[in-house]
Amino acid sequence: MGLSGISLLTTTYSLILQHQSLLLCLRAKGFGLDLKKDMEGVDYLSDERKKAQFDVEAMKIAWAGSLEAFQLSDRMAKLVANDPAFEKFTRPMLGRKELIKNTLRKAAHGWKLIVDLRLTEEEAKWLRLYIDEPAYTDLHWGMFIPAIEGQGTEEQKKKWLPLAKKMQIIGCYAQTELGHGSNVQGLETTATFDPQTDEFIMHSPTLTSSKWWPGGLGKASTHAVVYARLIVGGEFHGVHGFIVQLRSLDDHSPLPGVTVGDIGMKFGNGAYNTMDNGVLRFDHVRIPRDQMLMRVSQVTREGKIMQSDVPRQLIYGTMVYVRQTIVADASKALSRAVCIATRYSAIRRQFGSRNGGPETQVIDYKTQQSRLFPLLASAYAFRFVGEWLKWLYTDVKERLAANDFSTLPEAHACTAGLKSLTTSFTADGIEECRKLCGGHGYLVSSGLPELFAVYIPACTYEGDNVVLLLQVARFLVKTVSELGYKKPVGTTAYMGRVASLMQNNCAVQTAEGWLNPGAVVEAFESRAARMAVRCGQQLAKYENPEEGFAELSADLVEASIAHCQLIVVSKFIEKLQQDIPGKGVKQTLEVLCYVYALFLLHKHQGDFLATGYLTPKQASLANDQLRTLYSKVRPNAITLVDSFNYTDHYLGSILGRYDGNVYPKLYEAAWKDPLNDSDVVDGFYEYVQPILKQKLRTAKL
Ligand SMILES: CCCCCCCCCC/C=C\CCCCCCCC(=O)SCCNC(=O)CCNC(=O)[C@H](O)C(C)(C)COP(=O)(O)OP(=O)(O)OC[C@H]1O[C@@H](n2cnc3c(N)ncnc32)[C@H](O)[C@@H]1OP(=O)(O)O
Ligand SMILES: Cc1cc2nc3c(=O)[nH]c(=O)nc-3n(C[C@H](O)[C@H](O)[C@H](O)COP(=O)(O)OP(=O)(O)OC[C@H]3O[C@@H](n4cnc5c(N)ncnc54)[C@H](O)[C@@H]3O)c2cc1C
Repeated sequence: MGLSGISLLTTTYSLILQHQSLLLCLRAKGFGLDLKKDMEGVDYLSDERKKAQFDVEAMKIAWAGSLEAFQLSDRMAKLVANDPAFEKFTRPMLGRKELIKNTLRKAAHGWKLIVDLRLTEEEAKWLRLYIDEPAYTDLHWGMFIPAIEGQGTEEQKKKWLPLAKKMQIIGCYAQTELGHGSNVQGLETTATFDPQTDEFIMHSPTLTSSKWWPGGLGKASTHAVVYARLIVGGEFHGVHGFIVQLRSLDDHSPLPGVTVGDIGMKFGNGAYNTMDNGVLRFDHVRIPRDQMLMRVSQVTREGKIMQSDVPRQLIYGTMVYVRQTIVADASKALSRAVCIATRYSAIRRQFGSRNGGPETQVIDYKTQQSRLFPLLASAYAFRFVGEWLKWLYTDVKERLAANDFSTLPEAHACTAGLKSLTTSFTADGIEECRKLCGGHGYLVSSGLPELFAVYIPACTYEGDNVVLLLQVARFLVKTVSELGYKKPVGTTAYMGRVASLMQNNCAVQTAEGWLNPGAVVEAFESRAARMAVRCGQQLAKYENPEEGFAELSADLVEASIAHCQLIVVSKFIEKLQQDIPGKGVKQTLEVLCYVYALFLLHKHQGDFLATGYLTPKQASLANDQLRTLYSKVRPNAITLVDSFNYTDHYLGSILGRYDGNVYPKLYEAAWKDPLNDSDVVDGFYEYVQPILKQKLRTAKL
């Protein structure tokens, strides 16, 4: 290495010393230099932690939901973090075969722990979350079992659930096909009843009818709940779910008539490639009649279709359940990215040094705060709306069990809308966190690229986000059209006050005036109601409602977003009306709640102004208040992310380390890259040296 290289290194290290004064002796492998090494065990963020204005341990409980939930999650997080079998740092460098084998190994080790330690289903769920590697088990526990629970008869549940819960069979959820995903009624796979043999014949009549995407199908599953067109007596009777065995329980080979495999590599290194998303075709595969999930409709031995009194939509019930869990997962993924970006923003310094003093922590730049703190506030907002949605789902489930189906449409609209809203925001938020970390955010060791790659399909799976918002729009349009004779309830109750929401305008006169939950909720209600009513008025101009709906669909999507944002804001405010123990906890959450609401108001001020609810002056006052709120968040930022209680293992990020010891660890990690195993790169003699040694024929070059 030349002198200029050495002086560059020396300059870099003096900068490091400037930032983290406790570095002692770092050995720069490959450069023959003895540099300073960092002191392990030092908390570089301790000054930040001293600034907290609230009780962090109490905030951890508020985030977890209860002391018991906190203890359970903490126990599982540590169990995984302390077990070397769950190491994951090499994941992005593994080839596909190694990756899948590694995932199978981790899943097997996880299952062994679940059995040996007799973990409850709740503990097992947290264990899988902290193992932090998408695997066939997600679909087995998350969709296959719920599909049987929701759509199976008592007899079917008795037969299949014990096998599935002991993992004596492995299942997946095979709905999507090569040609159709969103349009479930357009699926082409057929299940034709054969009265001669009392069987269904599962068949894939076209290429586009091949099942395509189901997770766990490619290599792991022995069974699937397959969605197919029910054909009895030559007639089509809608799409239904069927339990179909795909592979031998002895040697795992595909059963006769079954063609099954993996669909290939997906976005990113490591990331979702640990999952075996699969392709499946049937060539007249026969299954017994009692393997059709028959809670909604039954096919009798004689080939008669019997409808039970549960609505047909219950066939979509598994999707309602999973969408609800996806909202809860959004807060986890966003909080994880925010934790990394916040800790790193407190460590990173740029500019502002005077007389050789320390430079400014980038977290102190207002621009950084205005990008980061709304994400932090959103993580909390999604956590609380997720908690509420879980309650809503549990309530619907209990009602369904008692044959009360009245709240199913609202549950569908809420789960679809909030799934869409939270996943789109989280996907964008993770990418924003990467940018907030500057260049280092682009390194795999920041944890952000893999988190992003794993997370973004959430905008597509379990319902494309636009398609789902259009479902919310249908629900809103219906609610508006029924206003004259039907009192709206639940999350649309505000529509019952539509006359005043259309007439009254915002009364806020000062920036402080925005620190009022009533003013905030009314602003979001008025905007949502006005946008929905406006869409209703526009739709009324069309003779054909479906044509009008299609024409106005972009506006309808915006009205749905306004409605869903209102739900998140009001559920955050409702949460703050509860008793939340701990010094300063409630006050800090109040600040976050206002940040969330006023950030949305600022971002979507076009809606608030165009609907005539706000004046430009009032919108500007909201923005003034937002700036003040950022200053209130600043001293609590690090402890607010500590309150997520994430282990360094789960975060999987050098930039987000709890101790903030970023630079030495980044440096160390670089030397662990296989490329640095040798000084001279493999391929040098074949491809580089001949160029260096070439005798140029054209003198001009
Ligand atoms: C660094 C490393 C990090 C590692 C992190 C690891 C963490 C792991 C993360 C990931 C791990 C696990 C998660 C992975 C899970 C992935 C699972 C993905 C699974 C899937 O994708 S399964 C396939 C899902 N498919 C869909 O969602 C299809 C979307 N389409 C539909 O839902 C519907 O078909 C439709 C769009 C609603 C159809 O519309 P259409 O109008 O055609 O509908 P119908 O005529 O059939 O019915 C209309 C009628 O029904 C009502 N309705 C519709 N859906 C529902 C419902 N779900 N529930 C109740 N009611 C419903 C609708 O309102 C109409 O009612 P109405 O007639 O108006 O009264
Ligand atoms: C990682 C991953 C895992 C998955 N796991 C599973 C699984 O386990 N099991 C399973 O069955 N499936 C699974 N899927 C499939 C997934 O559910 C579908 O991809 C999803 O429902 C979207 O359907 P699609 O692919 O048909 O999109 P399309 O509907 O083809 O969407 C393409 C575009 O068209 C637009 N569009 C479609 N319809 C309309 C409309 N009516 N109005 C306006 N715009 C429209 C969409 O907004 C989108 O922009 C998975 C997918 C992924 C990516």
